[in-house]
Amino acid sequence: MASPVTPTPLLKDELDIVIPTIRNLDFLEMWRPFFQPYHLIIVQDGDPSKVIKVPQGFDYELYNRNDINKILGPKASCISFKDSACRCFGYMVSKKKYIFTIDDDCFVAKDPSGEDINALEQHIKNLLSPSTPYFFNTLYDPYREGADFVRGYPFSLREGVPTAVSHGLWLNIPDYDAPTQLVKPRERNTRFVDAVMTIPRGTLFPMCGMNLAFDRELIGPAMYFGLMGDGQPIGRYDDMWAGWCMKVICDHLGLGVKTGLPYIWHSKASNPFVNLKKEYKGIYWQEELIPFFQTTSLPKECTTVQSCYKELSKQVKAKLGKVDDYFNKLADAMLTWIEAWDELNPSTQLQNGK
Ligand SMILES: O=c1ccn([C@@H]2O[C@H](COP(=O)(O)OP(=O)(O)O[C@H]3O[C@@H](CO)[C@H](O)[C@H]3O)[C@@H](O)[C@H]2O)c(=O)[nH]1
Ligand SMILES: [Mn+2]
Repeated sequence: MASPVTPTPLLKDELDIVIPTIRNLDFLEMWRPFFQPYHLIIVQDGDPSKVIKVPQGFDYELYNRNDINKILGPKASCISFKDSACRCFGYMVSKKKYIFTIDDDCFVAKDPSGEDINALEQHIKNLLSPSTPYFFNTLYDPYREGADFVRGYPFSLREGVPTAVSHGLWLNIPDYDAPTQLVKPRERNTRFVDAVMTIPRGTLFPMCGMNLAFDRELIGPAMYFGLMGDGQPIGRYDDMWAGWCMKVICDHLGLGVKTGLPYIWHSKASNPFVNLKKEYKGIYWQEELIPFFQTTSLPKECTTVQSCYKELSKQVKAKLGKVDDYFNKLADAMLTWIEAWDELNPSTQLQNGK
């Protein structure tokens, strides 16, 4: 009797898993059944002389700060140090069409039936099916098994648009800001919501980087996680900045962003007092940043992600430079990022992100 053929994991040779880390990577043991077939890109932050142990049997490349400096030279200045923002270096050096990024304190969660959740498989499903940013489907993801477009949904919009980003969520430790963490230290997220939905066009959202996947060919150059951590006045806004820039560009290029399933189990609450020191400026700056992104418009001549991003950098400098000089530095770093991206990925000057 022939042994059952194990199905080839979806996108096995078209997806890299990017992990920012300052710790050992024992968490991979729990993910082994789901991650082992895929190539890992490990971005080691902090002291490059520290040896990061990677469990046996994983196919990976590891970059520390010395490697980043060697590969990018002076352009390495755009990659953050001592902040999880460093993960975006992994997006730049990858050669694959898709990226999944996960933190090293995120584990396999269980769904209400007690089954282990293959977060990577769900992200791939999200990315391979269209998004519906132009008209909200009240039964959520219409492309999902057992669902569809509801009555009154325009047939002219049912083809949907290509999905650029899949934003997953977290059981146990929720991704709260420091003030919320301080007032609710024991709060845990126990609510499993069985839904995936497209974030409507024109709507921003707080993108969390700990359980995130995206189509690198559609939107990769916009996934810059900014200047955070060492030497910078702000931290823990890396993923937020990337999410706002990305969403404005996705809306402009007609690409979709989804949020919801899959869940991971977030195990470690980072120190709220340390977090408060990192993020406090962001808490009041964002009251000006959000209106900036909500009112930003990109000219129709911007038909590639790179050209959109360069235009965005110009507007950041013109309109946010007066909020704080940091945004002048960030605008320059956005340009350096694109130059570095194009140097490492010469063939990705795509039209309309496609
Ligand atoms: O200096 C650092 C600190 C951490 N890392 C790696 O980044 C991720 C996240 O670290 P951690 O789980 O300790 O922090 P959280 O507060 O839970 O992270 C969430 O907050 C967001 C703000 O950055 C972030 O997007 C979320 O991930 C781990 O893999 C650490 O090893 C690092 O590289 N450098
Ligand atoms: Mn964490």
